[in-house]
Amino acid sequence: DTPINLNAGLEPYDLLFDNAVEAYYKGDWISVILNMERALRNKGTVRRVRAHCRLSCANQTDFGEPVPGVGVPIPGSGSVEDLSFFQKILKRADCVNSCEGEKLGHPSLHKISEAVELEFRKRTPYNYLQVAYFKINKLDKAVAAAHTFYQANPDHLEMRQNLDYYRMMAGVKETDFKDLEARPHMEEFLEGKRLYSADDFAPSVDHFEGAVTEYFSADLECRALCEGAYDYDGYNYLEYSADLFQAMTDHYIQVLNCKQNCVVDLATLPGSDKTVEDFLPSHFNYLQFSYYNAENYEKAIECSKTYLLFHPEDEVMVQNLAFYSATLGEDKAAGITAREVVQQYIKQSLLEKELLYFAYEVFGITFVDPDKWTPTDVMPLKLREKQKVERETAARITEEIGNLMKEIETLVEEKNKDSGELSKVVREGGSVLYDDITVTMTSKSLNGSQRVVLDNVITEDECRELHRLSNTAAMMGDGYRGKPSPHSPSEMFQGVTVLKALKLGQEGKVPLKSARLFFELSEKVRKVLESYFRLETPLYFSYTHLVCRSAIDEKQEGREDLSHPVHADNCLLVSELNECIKEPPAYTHRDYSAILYLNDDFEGGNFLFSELDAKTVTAVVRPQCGRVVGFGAGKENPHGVKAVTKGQRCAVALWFTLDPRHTEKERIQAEDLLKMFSSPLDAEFQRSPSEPKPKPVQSDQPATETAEQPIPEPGKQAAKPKQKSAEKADGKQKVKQSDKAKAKAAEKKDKPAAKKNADAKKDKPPVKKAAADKSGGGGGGGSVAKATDTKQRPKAKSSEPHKDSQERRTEASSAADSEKDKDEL
Ligand SMILES: O=C(O)CCC(=O)C(=O)O
Ligand SMILES: [Fe+3]
Repeated sequence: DTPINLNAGLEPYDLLFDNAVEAYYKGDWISVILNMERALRNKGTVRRVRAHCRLSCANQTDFGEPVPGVGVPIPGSGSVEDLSFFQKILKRADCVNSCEGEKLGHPSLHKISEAVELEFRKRTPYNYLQVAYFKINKLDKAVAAAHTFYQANPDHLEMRQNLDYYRMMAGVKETDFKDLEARPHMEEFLEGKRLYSADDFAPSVDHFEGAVTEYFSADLECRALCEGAYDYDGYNYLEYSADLFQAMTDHYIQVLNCKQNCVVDLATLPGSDKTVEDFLPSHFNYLQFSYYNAENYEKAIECSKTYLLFHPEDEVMVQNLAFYSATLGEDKAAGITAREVVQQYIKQSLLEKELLYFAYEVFGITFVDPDKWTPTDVMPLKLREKQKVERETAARITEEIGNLMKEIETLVEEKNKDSGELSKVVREGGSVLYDDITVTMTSKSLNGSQRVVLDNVITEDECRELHRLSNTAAMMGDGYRGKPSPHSPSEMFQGVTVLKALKLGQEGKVPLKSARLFFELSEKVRKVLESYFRLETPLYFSYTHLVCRSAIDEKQEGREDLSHPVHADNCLLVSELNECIKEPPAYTHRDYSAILYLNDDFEGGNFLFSELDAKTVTAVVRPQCGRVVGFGAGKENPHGVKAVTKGQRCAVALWFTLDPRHTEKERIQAEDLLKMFSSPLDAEFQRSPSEPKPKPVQSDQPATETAEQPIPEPGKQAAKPKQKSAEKADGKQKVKQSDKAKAKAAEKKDKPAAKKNADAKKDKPPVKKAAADKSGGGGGGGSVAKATDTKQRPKAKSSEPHKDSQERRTEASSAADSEKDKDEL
C-alpha cells in the first residue's frame, strides 16, 4: 500500500515565502500578505502535524507489548525477539510516514533549506508583513507585525523607529503591540510572575497553573520534533560508515540530546537567547507561595513537595513544607503527594540522562546536562573525575595564557616605545589615491609625526555647496543658530552631522544632493587617509561634523582666547604636566582625525599643532578650500584653532577609529537612509516606516555611542533624543528593571548590614515567618499558625522565590548600560 498522497500536498512554506518576497519587490502588497500569512500558517501546520503524527504513532505502536503474530520469544534465541523489536520499528515508521503523508503530502515537499529556516527564526516574514500592512492601511496588523519582529530583533534600529512612529500615530492602541509568535507557556509564566510581583496571588495561581499545563504540552511537542533526520554535523557524509547498531545509537543519542535540550528551548525568554534558570521547578516555587497566600494549604503542600522532587535538599522549601503541614495538620499533609506528571517527567528525564552519559562514556558523544536539579550521582563517577581534571587543566591553561599575554604585552609596549615613532614616520606617505590631490606638508615639514596636509581634496564648487549646506541646515535645524561657541564666547558655532543633513534633505529643508555630497566627500577623506597613512586595517567613522565658527564682531576687542583651545582628540591634555590621559570622557577609541576646510574668506582661524605644554607651537596650517589636515588623534598631536576675528570659518571635522566596535551608529543609519533614497520603490515611502531588507541591519551590532561631539555643547547635551525615546519604546519593563537595579545597588551601599537579611527573606518568603511564629507560639509546631495569624503577616513584598541569577544578570547589565550612557554624555 502507498500511504503517501502525492496530490493533496500542503503548499511548502519556503515557496510561499519566496512568492511573498517577490511580490514585495513588485509592490504587490496584497500578494505579500496572502503569501506570507500562508507561509507562516503552513509552517505552523507542518510543525503540528509532525508532532501529532509522532505522538499518536508512539501511542499506537509503543515498544512495551510483544507484537502479536511474531510469537512468543524462544528463550536463548535472540533473533526472534530482535525481529519483534524491528517489526515495531517498521510499524512505527510506516505509521509516521502515512500520517504525515496524508496531511502534508510527500515529505520531500517540506524539506526546507537552512537559510529559509533561519529567516523564519529571525521572524523576517513579519518585517515584510509590517510594510505590506502599512501600505494597505491595516495599522493594527502592521503594529503587531512590527512588534513581533522587534521582539526577536531588539537591536533593529529601524524597527524601533517604526514602533516609535506607530506609537505616535492616531488610532494605534497599546493592545495592538502584540507578539504574534508568543509561546503560551511563557506568556502564562510571565503574566503569573507579573501578578505575583504585584502581590496578586490568587490570579497569579491561575497563570502559573496554566503555564505548567502549557509547559508539558510544549515539551511534548518539542520532544516529538526531535525525532527528525540524523544531523551529520561534524561527520563527513562520505566517510561516515557505521554498522546497524552504531548508526542507530548515533541517531538515537542525537535525538535524546535534542529532547533534553527542550528544557533550554522552553525556558528561553522571547526575543533573546537568555533563559529562565531552573525554569520548570521555579513554577512550583512560585505556586507554593501563591497558594499559601491564597490560604490553600493543600495545594501549597502539593507544590512544595513537587518542588522538592527537583531539589530535595532545599532547606527553605523543607521548612516551608513543615510550616504548611503544621498549619494544615500533619496527618492530612502526609496524604498529599507531589504531582504525578512531574514524577513521571523526572523519571523519564533521569533515564535519558543515564543513557546519554553512557553514550558519553563509551562512545564519546558529548552530553551537557541542561538541568540544575540533576543529582550528582547520575553522572558516572569516571566522567565526573574526568571533568574535574579537565576543568582544572582548563583553569591552569587559562592562567598560563593570561600570564603569557601579559608578558607579551609588556614586550610589545617596550618595543613600541623604542620604535613606535620611527616606524610611524616610515609608514606614512602612502598613495593619496586621486591624481588631483597633492601632499603639501608631511610630518617632517609639520615638525611632528602622523601629520599631513593635503590640497585639492575637493573642488571649489563642492566647498561652496557644503558651506551653503551648513548655513541652510543651521537655519532649518534645531537650535544651532545664534548659539555661542562652546569654545569661545567671541564666536558663534553651528554644526550638522551627516545623518541630520540627510534627514533635513528628506524633509526638503536642504537639498538632498548636498547632504549626499557631504556623505560622499567624508568617505573620500576617509579612504585617502587610510591609504596615505598605510593603515593595515580599515578606518571606521567615529563622528563627522560640518562645523562653522563665526566671529561676533562686537566681541573681538581685547580678545586673547583661541577659537578652539589646544587639545588632543583621544586623550585629556594636562598641559601643566605635559601629559595626555587616555581615559573617558575623552573619546579614547578615536585613532585619526581630519579637518577638511571649505573656505578662507575670514580673518584668524589658523590651525596649529603644539607640544604637550599647549604653548609651544610646532606648525601652523592656514585653512583653504579643499585642504585637509590629517593627523593621529593621540598625544603626539596636540592642536587648536586660533581666534576667528572676522567672518565665518567652515570645515568638515572627521574622527576615525580602527576599532569596528566603535563605528558610528549614525553613519550606519545614514547609509541605510541613503540606500532607501536610491531604491525607486521607496521614493513615495520616504517618510514612513522603513523597509525590510533582504539583509536586515545586523542585529549584533555592538552598541556604540550615537551622537558624539568633540566637546559637548551645554544645550546640546541631550544629543541622543532618539536613543532615549527608543529605549522607552523598548518597553517600560527595561527602564523599571534598571531603576530597580539602581535602587538595589543604592540599598546595598547604604546599609550593608541589612542586606543579608533582606535577601534571605526575599528568596524564600514564608520561612522566616514560620520560624518566628513557631518560637513565638511556644507550643507544638502544629497548632501555631492559624489562618488569622497568616492574615496578619506582612505582605510578601520582596517575596519572589528564587530571584534567578539570569535575571540578576539582566538587571545588572542594564544598569551597567545606563551607567555607560551617562559616561558618554
Ligand atoms: O577646526 C579645526 O581646524 C580643528 C578643530 C578641532 O581640532 C576639533 O574640533 O577637535
Ligand atoms: Fe581636535
